[in-house]
Amino acid sequence: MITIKNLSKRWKEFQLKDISFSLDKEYCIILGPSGSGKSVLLKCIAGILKPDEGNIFLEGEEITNKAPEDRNIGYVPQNYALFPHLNVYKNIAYGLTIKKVDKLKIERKVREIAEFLNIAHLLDREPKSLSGGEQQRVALARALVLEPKLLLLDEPTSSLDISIKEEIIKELSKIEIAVIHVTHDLVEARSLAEKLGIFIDGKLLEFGDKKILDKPKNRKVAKFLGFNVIDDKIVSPWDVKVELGGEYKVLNVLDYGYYKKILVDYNGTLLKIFTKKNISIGDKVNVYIQ
Ligand SMILES: Nc1ncnc2c1ncn2[C@@H]1O[C@H](COP(=O)(O)OP(=O)(O)OP(=O)(O)O)[C@@H](O)[C@H]1O
Repeated sequence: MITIKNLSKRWKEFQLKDISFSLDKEYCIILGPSGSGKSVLLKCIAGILKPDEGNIFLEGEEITNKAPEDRNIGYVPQNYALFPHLNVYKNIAYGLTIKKVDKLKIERKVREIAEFLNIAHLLDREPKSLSGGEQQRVALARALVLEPKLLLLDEPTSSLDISIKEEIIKELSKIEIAVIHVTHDLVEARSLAEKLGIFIDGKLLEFGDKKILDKPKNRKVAKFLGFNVIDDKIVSPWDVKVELGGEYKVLNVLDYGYYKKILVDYNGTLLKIFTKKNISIGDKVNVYIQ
């Protein structure tokens, strides 16, 4: 189990504020907009940044001041950080070699993890000859081969195209240790999260299961997730009914195939509505907030 207690990190322009949460052997997604402090949080947990306040415990042991390599935590940064001069095998084996693990054991473990992540055919290749998705798997293998108690993933699919992204998400869902995965991708959050935290302006505003995505309580979280906040009430875009022939003007329409997202000027507030009706930009509509 990982427990984060009152963690804070301050610079002049940004603060990570009093973060507390715990996690069992679960897949935790931390979702938040760009610049909200998600990477700073991971770096504090990995030991790359020193928090100003707070404590981090892993399986009951305090690790707040331990060196990154002594934490038993796997960390995959945003840019993967593969060693360019080492082939894939040596990249994956690196941590075990440093720990002076027996050569035969290293070989067995590297092959095992490479098979698990479908990269066994790439072991002789140089990182620069790999696609983004392949590099991502190598970075994951390099972290997982050390059998960490916790895996930290910083936006692991952000530079991948949709089909590769789906494959990586499938691989990630097979991992059976505690994972903290930060992202700003809602689809990824829905597919993977057993626990979910929403991070905005350096604060963990909501933490729980993924029901948060459908029923946020905090108004800032609701706005970030695309809900309407009308007179302090949080309203899903599905819960606003719309009819042609009213006083409110349709400012924009996004066609998602089986439904449309329309934006309506509702007395100066931009109202988001999901509808299957045939509505176009410039139409005048009536709205019914449920
Ligand atoms: N070493 C540092 N010194 C000063 N400010 C920093 C430092 N590292 C990060 N920050 C600031 O902390 C804030 C949060 O950065 P962070 O990288 O954690 O955001 P993020 O939520 O991961 O964003 P993204 O999704 O774009 O990666 C930013 O304003 C950043 O400039």
